[in-house]
Amino acid sequence: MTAPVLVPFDLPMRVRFRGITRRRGVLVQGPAGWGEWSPFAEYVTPEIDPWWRCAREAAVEGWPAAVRSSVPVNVTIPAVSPWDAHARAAASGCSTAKIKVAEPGQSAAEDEARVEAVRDALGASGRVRIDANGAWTVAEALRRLRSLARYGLEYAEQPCRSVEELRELRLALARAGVEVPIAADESIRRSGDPERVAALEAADVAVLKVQPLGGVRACLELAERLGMPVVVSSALETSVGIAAGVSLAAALPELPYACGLNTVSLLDADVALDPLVAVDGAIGVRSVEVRDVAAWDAGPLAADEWRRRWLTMEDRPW
Ligand SMILES: O=C(O)CCC(=O)c1ccccc1C(=O)O
Ligand SMILES: [Mg+2]
Repeated sequence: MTAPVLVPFDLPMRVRFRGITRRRGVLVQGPAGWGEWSPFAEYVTPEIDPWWRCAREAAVEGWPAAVRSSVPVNVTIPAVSPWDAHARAAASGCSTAKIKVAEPGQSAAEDEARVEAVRDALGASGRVRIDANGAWTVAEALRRLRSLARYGLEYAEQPCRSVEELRELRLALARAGVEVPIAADESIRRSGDPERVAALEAADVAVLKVQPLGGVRACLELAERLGMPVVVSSALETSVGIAAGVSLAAALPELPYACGLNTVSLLDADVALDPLVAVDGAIGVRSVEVRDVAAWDAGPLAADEWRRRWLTMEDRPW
């Protein structure tokens, strides 16, 4: 096969998320359709390599068989004001919300107010989870979760940075009688050894992201080896990248939690004619039709940059 054509996109975000205000990446077209390669700007090889394998899988191989036709998802609440958080949760149509906490420069009181607002919007039957992106020490996490537990947390995602800390926190929470399950995200996708989370019993739930973990099939195999409940989540992709996550969520034998795939609405524009966003709290398992390339192509300079980045990988299967 001839070398892949990388078509760059550069889309504004509606709201700042993990420090990002624009989402950049490339789409690549193959015999099975479009794939997305959008490793974050600060990532370098070999960390960007599995992201490429995921794009290639979408474009060249397509998806494995689905066992469900729709995937329940959470609304993702950025580190916004309590009023904004309330409005987003109430308008989402989702009964599960994931709230960003521990944002640099924000206080524990601001986190609490945001969690309280979302709990109020979803009511007692709603599910509320938080994501601290590894920001807390074990002692700090114990303190924060003890306090936040009053709002009823489905789980806390990556409260501390390392696998060892997650393990220590889980034991400390149990000793203290604080019933907040722990989910591992960065400890799965960035530690280089996702199975250590299971081996050390460092988490109750594994968050799987298809791009950093090398694609849908790689994630299905990883889920089996982990032997723990899985939540499929996005890396803030366009509808093309989200379709890969939806395919994983659709193919997993069990899907006990809502997935974090409802993030296209955080973008101000998309590459799809009919964006892959939730309706009534779920995303349908369907193909995505890409708009006319001229409507989103970021141009030849961006294409050159992505080409150079692509060439930094030693192994770039196609
Ligand atoms: O899980 C979600 O609801 C949305 C996805 C999300 O939070 C995310 C998106 C891009 C990069 C990192 C993360 C994260 O989970 O930390
Ligand atoms: Mg996370």
